[in-house]
Formats: sequence, C-alpha cells, structure tokens
Amino acid sequence: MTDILSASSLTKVYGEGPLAVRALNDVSLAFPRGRFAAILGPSGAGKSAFLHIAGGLDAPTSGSVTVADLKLPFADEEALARIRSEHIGFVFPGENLLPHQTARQNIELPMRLRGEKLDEGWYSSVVRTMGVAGAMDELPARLPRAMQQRVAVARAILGRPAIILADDPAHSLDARASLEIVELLRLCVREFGQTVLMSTQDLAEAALAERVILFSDGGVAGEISDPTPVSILTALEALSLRSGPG
Ligand SMILES: Nc1ncnc2c1ncn2[C@@H]1O[C@H](COP(=O)(O)OP(=O)(O)OP(=O)(O)O)[C@@H](O)[C@H]1O
Repeated sequence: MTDILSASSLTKVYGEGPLAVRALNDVSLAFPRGRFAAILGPSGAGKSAFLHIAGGLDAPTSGSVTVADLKLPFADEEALARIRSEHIGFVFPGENLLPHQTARQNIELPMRLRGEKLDEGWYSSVVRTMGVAGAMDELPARLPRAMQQRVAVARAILGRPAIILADDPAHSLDARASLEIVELLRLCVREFGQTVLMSTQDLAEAALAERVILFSDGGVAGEISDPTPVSILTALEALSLRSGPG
C-alpha cells in the first residue's frame, strides 16, 4: 500500500531560550492511502502540532512532510496553499464555520475558492450521507453544535481531498454526538476512500479508527492496530508502568 502522507523526523520548537517548548521531538510516521488513523494522547502531547505541520499549516523546526509524493515546500506559502487545497481537507474543533454564510455556502467555499464547478450529484450525496441536507439554508449559529461539526465534515469532504486531517473534531460535544462525528469520518474512509487522520483524547473515539498512535511528550509512545477500548487501555497502562518509578 502506498503512503499518501508521511512525516520524517519532525521536530517543532515553539519560542526560544528558556521559554522554548519542544512540541514535537523527532516524529516519523507514514499513513497509507484509504485508512483511518487516530492520534491519542493527553493535552499538550503534540497532537495538534503534528496535524498542523502534516497539513502544511505550520512549518516544522526540522524534518519534512510528503503529501501525495510532493515534499511540502514550507518556505513557499503559495505552493503550499495549492497542495493543501488540492489534497487536504481540515476539520477543526468546533465553530470554525463562517458565521454570515449559510451551511451550504460554508460547504461550497473551498471549491469556490479553487474556482471549481460544483457537481450537484456529488454535493447531494455528501450532504445526505453527512445528515445535513435539511440544514443547508441555515446560518451556523442557528444549528446545534453537533450539526455544525457535521457541516464542517461535509465541507472537508466536498472537494474530494485524498486526506482529511481532523483535529479533535468532537471537542466539547456530548458522548453520543462525538461518536457520531467519528463514525462520519469512518464513513469517509469506507465510502469515499479517503485517508483520515484524527487527533483525540478520548479512548472510545480512538477505538473507532483502524490504527491508534499514542502520543506522549511530543513523541510516538506506541501503536495499536485494529484497536478496541480494552487493547488501547492495556497499551496505555503498559506505558504508564514503563515511565513510572523503577
Ligand atoms: N503557538 C504556540 N506557541 C507556544 N507553544 C505552543 C504553541 N502551540 C502549541 N504549543 C505548545 O506545544 C505543546 C504541544 O501542543 P499541542 O497543541 O500540539 O498539544 P495537543 O496534544 O494537541 O493538546 P490538546 O489535546 O490540548 O489540543 C504544548 O506544550 C503547547 O503548550
């Protein structure tokens, strides 16, 4: 299986001198096409830093990222933006829809910015599959938060990007709505063949992925294939024993 996204020796240091924070420390990971991976770790583990850099939204201090065989040109914002818009859809935690645009306008925006013509059949299929067809004429503020996140997922999918990067996409939703959002991401993999990489702090959400990567202190602490809540818990317990006293 070919890798659609790979990161090699990524290090990210924010700030300088005594205030410097090492958010990522020599992280190398590869993601095959058409799979669903979750990055699980506590707050501050470096999950967002990794997703931002993997998606070309932020530059690493050192290391490189390859997306669809293209090495991300971090110094060339224009080329970087082109690669992002052609290959990557982003879902961020909560409420980043444009408030004065309807749900439909929000969903169409990335395609309009690229100057692409909307395929009505595909549009209908996406909004139906995401369960947002009835909400299209509403402004985001009039929709429940869970529905806003569904709209955000539909927006990420519409341009058919090969990769969806979802940074804590279920943040601050209740448990049921959270799992529904993650199920939608699973559907993107199964139905549309997209590659999804999601960060979360939630074990039940992570267990819906095909692969869980455990992050701790800016590094990869372990990996679990075909995870279940129990296998993730066992791995987390083994890690805390290993880093404990003795
Ligand atoms: N812009 C920034 N300036 C300074 N430090 C930052 C910046 N962004 C992140 N950090 C620091 O980098 C480390 C990793 O942060 P990151 O947001 O990647 O963690 P995370 O695992 O995504 O956490 P959370 O689950 O809370 O979002 C943290 O110590 C954080 O405080």
